Amino acid sequence: MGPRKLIGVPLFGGRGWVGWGCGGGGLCEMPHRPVKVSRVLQPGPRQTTIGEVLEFHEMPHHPKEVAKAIQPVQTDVKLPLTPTPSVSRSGGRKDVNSCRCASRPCRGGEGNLARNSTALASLMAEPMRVRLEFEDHRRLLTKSQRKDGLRCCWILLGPQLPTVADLAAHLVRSFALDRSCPRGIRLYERHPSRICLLPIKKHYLPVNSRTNKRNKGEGSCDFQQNTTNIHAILSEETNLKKKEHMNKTRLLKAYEHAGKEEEIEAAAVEAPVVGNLHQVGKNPHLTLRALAERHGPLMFLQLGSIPTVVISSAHVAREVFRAHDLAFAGRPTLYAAERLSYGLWDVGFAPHGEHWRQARKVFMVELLSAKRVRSFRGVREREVASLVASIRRLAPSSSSSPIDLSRMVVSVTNAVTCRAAFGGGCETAGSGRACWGGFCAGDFFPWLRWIHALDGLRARVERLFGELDDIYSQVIEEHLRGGCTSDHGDLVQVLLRLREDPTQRNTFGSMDHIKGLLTDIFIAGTDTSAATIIWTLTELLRNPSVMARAQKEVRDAVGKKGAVEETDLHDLPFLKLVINESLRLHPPAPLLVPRETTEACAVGGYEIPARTRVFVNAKAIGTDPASWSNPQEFQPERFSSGGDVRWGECFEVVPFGVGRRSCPGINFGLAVVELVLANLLYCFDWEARLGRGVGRGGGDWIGSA
Ligand code: HEM
Repeated sequence: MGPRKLIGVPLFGGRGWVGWGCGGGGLCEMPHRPVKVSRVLQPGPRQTTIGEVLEFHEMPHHPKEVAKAIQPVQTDVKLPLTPTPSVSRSGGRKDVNSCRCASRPCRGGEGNLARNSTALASLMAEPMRVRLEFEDHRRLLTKSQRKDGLRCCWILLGPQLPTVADLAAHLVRSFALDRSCPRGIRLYERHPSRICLLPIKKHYLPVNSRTNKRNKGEGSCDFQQNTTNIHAILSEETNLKKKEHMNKTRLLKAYEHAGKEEEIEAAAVEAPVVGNLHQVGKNPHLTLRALAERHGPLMFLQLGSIPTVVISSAHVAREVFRAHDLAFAGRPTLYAAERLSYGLWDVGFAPHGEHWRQARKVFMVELLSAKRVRSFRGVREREVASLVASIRRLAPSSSSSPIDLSRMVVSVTNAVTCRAAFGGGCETAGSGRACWGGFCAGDFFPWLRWIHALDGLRARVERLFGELDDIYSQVIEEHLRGGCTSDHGDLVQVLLRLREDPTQRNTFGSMDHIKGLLTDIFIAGTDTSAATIIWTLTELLRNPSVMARAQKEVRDAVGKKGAVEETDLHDLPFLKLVINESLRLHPPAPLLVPRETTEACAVGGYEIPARTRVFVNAKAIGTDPASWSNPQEFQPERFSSGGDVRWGECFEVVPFGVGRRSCPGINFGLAVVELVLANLLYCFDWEARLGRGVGRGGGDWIGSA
């Protein structure tokens, strides 16, 4: 039989998904206070960090106090620095062994300067910034410095300060600390941290003559060096305030000064009431990525009435989810999600707590564990075979009329998930998905939810809810009647069994609890896998050489068997790289599923209050030039060196999310994706239809078998 032509229309026309209930916005006034975090960064257009942190501490007298002082920075705190020369008033050095400075008795008394024998020079091939925090400044700073409100500042390190001891000496001179700490100060090294900061130019300030004169008078500050001092900070503050006043921009604050909020970064204009919501546009993940390129990978936004944080780089994600996974494990209550999950009785949108824990455990054990996923092999192979058969049927060799491949792929992922979870197939209300994705006014103005009665959203959500409820009722009824066709016991059977268990009453006690969980199957498990398949095919069409290599691999491995079976997938390492690369470039949920902080925590020097909404921009992280070379290029080989990607733990590519709320369905989803793609590549040849772009703007596909 000659090659048969078939045409499919990419599902998303080249545009990524908006994600579940995601939204965006512009920058707004930052509602957070800086906290005690100090760090060293390399400057540069993208603010890469070197993970080195220095903290400027006063040194208490008593050993117990020392322990207390270092406790908050525990883990790998290395008490710094070996005995060192101290700094005399004039800046000269003499050796001492122990630091006693900066606490009360050291004022005019004992003190020393700790010295790090490790040269900073290697870290300072380029200038770096250090954030200094003046703790207990009553004892450390002079009266006038306190009055001026010095608490923290930035300092620029350069080759003129090759060691930590030199830095400490420099600080003593710059801030006239030799009066209060005649024997110097000690600097503490803190555990590595990755914190995003704004470009260095914002902090690199010329010293004005007034400042210069005043400090020269004190005979202690070296203004010829690239350092920022308190007076420079003050002048920056004044300049920025003027700037803010003039252009009416909202500014992010970078440091605290005398208890007032300071600003360092001009951002988008915020409108009354809506904040910056109107600036988000149709593709929030792209808008937010563009904003992050300008304003840094940790942004604070006001989206309607919701304070929001957006994380857009791997190093910020790492800091957030390594140190504060629990605090970021909440989910906001979104309008459509609340209704469709029967009042948040699901896993995906449930607030973090006991119900979520129990329900997720059942999901994992009964449906999504590696063993269970393997047991559904037959289901997958049957459904994929039927997909291939229907493509062949719909696209006879002579025909060039388009077929809706996207719909067929959604249908196959849906069928696999339903058979595994319910023991039978069922058609979902695909049209209703529009209510779930995207964002709606009620999610950003909770007091405005009534408006969805007028704009039609409530009706759409209710219609979808009704359709899903009918399916669930039918499935549950069948199971109660004992008419379930599943050979291995499905999720619904397990949930019904748990319903009878008095100890599980709170989690699975009512039908609504069970139906809420089933919603996750439709919402989380179907479209995501389908999107991955469609995007991968789209990228293969855009990159014919990659397509050729992937096809050769699969055809060589499978030979003349006629179809790819799951056992063949082990021999397709390149296909796996292709899928990884596709997930990097096109995460199906580009802003993941929104999170909400459950408690206040500090990230990157800022305090993030409880109940702040959090978006992790997976699209921005996956295309961040700081993590990826040629990030927009489709290069599957880039994944070949690091072994298998540990999804959920790798911060450079996060299509399945990160931390404790990351996707539990990775094995399940990827098993379908791999099998479908392998078969589509094995059974058909694909090429872009002439004259039509592929992906962007919606190109057609032509395949031949
Ligand atoms: C390629 C396929 C898939 C992708 C790309 C994907 C992606 C995601 C993402 C981004 C999240 C949010 C993670 C976060 O907030 O950090 C998520 C959560 C979730 N996914 Fe998936 N998913 C896929 C397949 C599946 C499948 C097949 C199932 C189940 C049948 C599933 C069930 C869930 C559930 C229940 C959650 C909520 C987890 C929680 O909040 O604790 N996913 N998924």
